[in-house]
Amino acid sequence: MKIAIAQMRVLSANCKENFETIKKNIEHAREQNACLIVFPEMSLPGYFNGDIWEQTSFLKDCEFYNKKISELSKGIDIIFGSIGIDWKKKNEDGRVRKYNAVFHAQNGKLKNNKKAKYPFWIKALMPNYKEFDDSRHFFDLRKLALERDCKEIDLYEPISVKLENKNIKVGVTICEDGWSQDYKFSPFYTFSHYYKHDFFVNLSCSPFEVRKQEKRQSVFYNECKKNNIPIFYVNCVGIQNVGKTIYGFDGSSSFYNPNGEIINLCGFFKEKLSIIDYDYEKKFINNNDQFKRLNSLSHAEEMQISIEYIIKKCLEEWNIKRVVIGASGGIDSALSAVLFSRVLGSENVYLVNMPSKFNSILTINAAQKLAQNLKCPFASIGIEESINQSLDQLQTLHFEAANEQPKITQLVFENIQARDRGGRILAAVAQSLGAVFSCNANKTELTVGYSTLYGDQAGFLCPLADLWKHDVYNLAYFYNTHVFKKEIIPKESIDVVPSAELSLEHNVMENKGDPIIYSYHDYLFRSWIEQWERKTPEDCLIAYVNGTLENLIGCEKDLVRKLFPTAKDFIKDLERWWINFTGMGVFKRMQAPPLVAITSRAYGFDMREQVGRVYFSQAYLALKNKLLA
Ligand SMILES: Nc1ncnc2c1ncn2[C@@H]1O[C@H](COP(=O)(O)OP(=O)(O)OC[C@H]2O[C@@H]([n+]3cccc(C(=O)O)c3)[C@H](O)[C@@H]2O)[C@@H](O)[C@H]1O
Ligand SMILES: Nc1ncnc2c1ncn2[C@@H]1O[C@H](COP(=O)(O)OP(=O)(O)OP(=O)(O)O)[C@@H](O)[C@H]1O
Ligand SMILES: NC(=O)CC[C@H](N)C(=O)O
Repeated sequence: MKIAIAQMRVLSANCKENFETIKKNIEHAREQNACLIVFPEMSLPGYFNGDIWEQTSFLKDCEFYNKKISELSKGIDIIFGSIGIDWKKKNEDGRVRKYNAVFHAQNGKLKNNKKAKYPFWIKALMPNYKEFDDSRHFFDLRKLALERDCKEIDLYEPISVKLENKNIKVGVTICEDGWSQDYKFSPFYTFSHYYKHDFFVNLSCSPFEVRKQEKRQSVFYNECKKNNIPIFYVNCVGIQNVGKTIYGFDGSSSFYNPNGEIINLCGFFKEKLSIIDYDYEKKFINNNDQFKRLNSLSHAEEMQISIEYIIKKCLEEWNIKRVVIGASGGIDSALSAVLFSRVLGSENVYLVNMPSKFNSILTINAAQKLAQNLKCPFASIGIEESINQSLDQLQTLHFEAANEQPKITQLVFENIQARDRGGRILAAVAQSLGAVFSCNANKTELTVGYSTLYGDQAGFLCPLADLWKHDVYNLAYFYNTHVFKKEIIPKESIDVVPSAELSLEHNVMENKGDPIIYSYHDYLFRSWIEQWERKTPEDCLIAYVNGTLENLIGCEKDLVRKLFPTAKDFIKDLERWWINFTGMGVFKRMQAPPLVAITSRAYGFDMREQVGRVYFSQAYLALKNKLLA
């Protein structure tokens, strides 16, 4: 039995182009005598479509193309993910009833799911954590069972695919249906124990995150083993965004065999149509040596492949062909220049160094060396004159009918420099070149708002926003040693103390740099964000008292006592950054550019935040008072 697995690139809210991709895949599968082709979840309409799901005209387009796909099913059965609409019923928001659904087309028509009395199969479990928002838009199988006063299984039957006069029974699940550990209802368990199936499909639209593939494999392998059923897991590739947060979809479509084999069918971040010769009696793929097991990738490799892929697709979809980067000689802008050069070609990445009297010759030279190594166009524009002019104007500024003169403190002057570079120079250079400019903020800086609003925090995209500072270093090292195999990112940028170079307090020649101690704060901040049970100052202070903080946050042993001789020092630092993180940090993140997401918790829509809510719990305050007394 030849089965085609279509790991296609799905565009969000673009039925027409997705239909064309689906059509091409069907034609190729038919040419290769496949009797069945399986597409990913929501392969026609896209998945992260925001509130476009509320537009009737879009829904009508989906129905139109669902029908057009069904017409392509002469001689080949098609299983595809799309939106199922019941115009006579309502969702709980009062809008028209929509299901995240799977369609089966045979002999030119959509087949009926006789149990549900719909021409589609319905997703049972709705992910509503992190970036997902399924029940905002879709009615699910569990709700439908409640409405019809029956059980979920009463609304389900296997799909029947005809093969040489035999009916092959295909089980249907949709993405989250496989991730049922924390739900009361397990679609795989219930469906496979009630009906005899030849195999299951899981149609997914599952975003990438570092180490996600390991999680997926353990989830689907467990379902396959526990219920003794082979599973074809079919995921899409491409990018889709939930507003500010941009996700990559890595595909990694695989076959799970109850004997314990996991066979990668279509690769990692690759568009691919694979034709499988499946022996449904032996529950096995013949000649599977053409499908290689995915070698397990290192953390840095996963980051490199995913970030480059996401940036590439963003630039393609947004029709951006040139990027301008403020090259400071520091590590963040250097890594950013490498990423954009790899994607766009270095001749399209313009590096601009903008020195003031606070910039060292070391970093100025490093910026130039980076441009030479990468072969990027390079220019230098000094900002000394313009910032001094701003300073003069502000120092002599007089507001009529006001008693107070503005105070131009060191902090104000630091921000004037950053805004001069970003808002005045980079924005204009970018526009004059028909380009955009990048924001090189990393996750550590974004966490505590260590960047200037409308200055270095401006730009069209934050490619490094989901990388802690230590990830930035690791990835830079990985590029030099494993990708380029020579020093492209200058050693000086790696070795120099990370510094804003906006005042004498940031003099790198005297080893003065950022107030953030990355070897500690990276891990402290990460515990506030990425741990599933998110940590707060209360957890951190308790762990500090117990001597287990390094363990809790995962930083180097004995670091805390070395950095903070007394409890007072520790608390002062903890509160400083917590206030920044939950105060100004949020306000700045709201205004930061869209970002590339690659971890289990990225800023933007994945982590929903409120402006103006700095809070310390009662238990924290009580423990703090006890320690300081
Ligand atoms: N709720 C609110 N609604 C509207 N506006 C609000 C606001 N809260 C603050 N603001 C405004 O925002 C201003 C403060 O934000 P902002 O201007 O960004 O300045 P601010 O956060 O005070 O300072 C930026 C910090 O980042 C550092 N930095 C800057 C640039 C580059 C680097 C680097 O690592 O290379 C580091 C710099 O040394 C400084 O310590 C306030 O003065 C106020 O005008
Ligand atoms: N002298 C400069 N010339 C050009 N761009 C600059 C300069 N100083 C700062 N920038 C821009 O502002 C951004 C923020 O500066 P920041 O110091 O955080 O980053 P970095 O210099 O790349 O790395 P590091 O933080 O390790 O020093 C830089 O990435 C760069 O785009
Ligand atoms: N589309 C979905 O249902 C995605 C949810 C799922 N847990 C995943 O990330 O793979």
